[in-house]
Amino acid sequence: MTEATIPIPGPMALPLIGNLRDIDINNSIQSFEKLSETYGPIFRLWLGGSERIIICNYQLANELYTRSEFHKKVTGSMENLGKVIGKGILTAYHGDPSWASSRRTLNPAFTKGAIKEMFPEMLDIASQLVLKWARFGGEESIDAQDSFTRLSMDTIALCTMGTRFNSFYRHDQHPFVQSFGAIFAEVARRSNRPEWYTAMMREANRKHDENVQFVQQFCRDLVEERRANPTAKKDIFNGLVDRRDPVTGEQLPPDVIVDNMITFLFAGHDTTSGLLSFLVYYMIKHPDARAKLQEEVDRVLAKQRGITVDALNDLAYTRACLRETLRLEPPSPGSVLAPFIDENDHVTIGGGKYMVRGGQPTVIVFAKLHRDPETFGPDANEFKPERMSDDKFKKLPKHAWKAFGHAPRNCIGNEFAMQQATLVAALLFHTFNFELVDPEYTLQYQPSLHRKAKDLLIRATLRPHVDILALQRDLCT
Ligand code: HEM
Repeated sequence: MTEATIPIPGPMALPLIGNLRDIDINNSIQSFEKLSETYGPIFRLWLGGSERIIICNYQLANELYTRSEFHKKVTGSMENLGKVIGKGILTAYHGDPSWASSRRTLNPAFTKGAIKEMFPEMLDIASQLVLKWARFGGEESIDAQDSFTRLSMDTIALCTMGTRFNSFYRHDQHPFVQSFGAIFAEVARRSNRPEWYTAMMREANRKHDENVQFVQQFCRDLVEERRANPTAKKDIFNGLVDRRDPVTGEQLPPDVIVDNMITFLFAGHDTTSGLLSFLVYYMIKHPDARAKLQEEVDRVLAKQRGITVDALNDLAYTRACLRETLRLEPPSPGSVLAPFIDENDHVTIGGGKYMVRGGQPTVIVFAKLHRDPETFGPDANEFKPERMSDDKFKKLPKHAWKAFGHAPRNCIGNEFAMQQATLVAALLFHTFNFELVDPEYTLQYQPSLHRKAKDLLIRATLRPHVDILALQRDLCT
């Protein structure tokens, strides 16, 4: 430490286990949020064998996002993920030329124009959910997070893998989905415990390897099938299989294709399903906002004679509600950055107050960044979609809202997620009124690498203007 800096506060770390006892290993981000109440906007924790700095306000986050030494650091849960999907773009190390080539190759498949082409597939899966809930009737208790997970899994699988899991037609899960879920639950568990502890868990490790092999082989078979039966579809799967890097002229290698198929499912399904679950929750808790959203959706759908891809552009208030939900409940919980300088060197942050060593991970907690009263005002904790209108959203201070991450490692699926979420929100709020099964329920979170609602049980009642047979006809033609 140099003389000018001051120590970064934090709970005392114990030998071998560091700060393992200070956090819930199933929900570390929430633990970070709680610890910031004691230690303030910056504190340090020893986890998984290294010291991490946790950042919880706008001022410090903005500094890190702006400084040229700081880049995405793949460590902790991301590094463990990388052991499964290491050739996918999410877990690529900073400076990896394979990441740059993959992004150049894949970016065109994720533009707004390209995503519009996948509207029919998105509508197909969304209709399955809407019709299922319509047939249930208003008495059924629905686990919102579970339903939206089925929806987002099936949508991404159809658009990026060309396959159907048919999750709305089965009680259990497709074998791929079962293995997939088990892999990422194990990755989450491994992320905050020391490697020696994981190494001792032989049976869990054997099962994990078996699941990884199964999931990879499943994807390889799909690629072979698409290559044997090419289609002119403008979906992301064809982007993966066919597109060439505009600089090198090369197609993506087979293992890069497979790891990105798994990556898209991992990065896209819990995030989108989290967003939709949280949206429904906030709409139930805020009847004024819900009434405005329903008025907008009813008006636009009446004008466009149903749901079309162009109708989505006119849903400005719905978009604002989605952005405000992402502000308060960011499904992807944070950025991990580090100064890419010599490991024996250091930089200072916070006006020279705090020292960060070369390579030291700093975790920016979105849920705290997004609720900083300095940027969002004294009502930062309140749900107010008006502050996220198209106009106001553009004028937000730079780096104040990072729900889709930070360029160049920002979310490639941003347009995909927003188109899907807007479509689903429009269909749901046009068709149903929602209520909580337990009116006293307040948000709880599932143990997961992403932020997901726990025990969010809802009832969906058809709105008075909806006739179920007409709905069926409209959605199925
Ligand atoms: C509401 C939904 C979503 C949210 C909130 C979200 C959020 C994010 C965030 C914050 C990052 C940066 C992660 C980091 O810094 O390490 C990211 C990266 C990524 N996301 Fe998303 N995401 C969503 C949906 C999707 C979807 C639908 C897909 C794919 C179909 C997707 C694919 C990816 C990929 C591949 C990356 C890594 C990009 C790179 O490093 O080059 N995401 N996402």
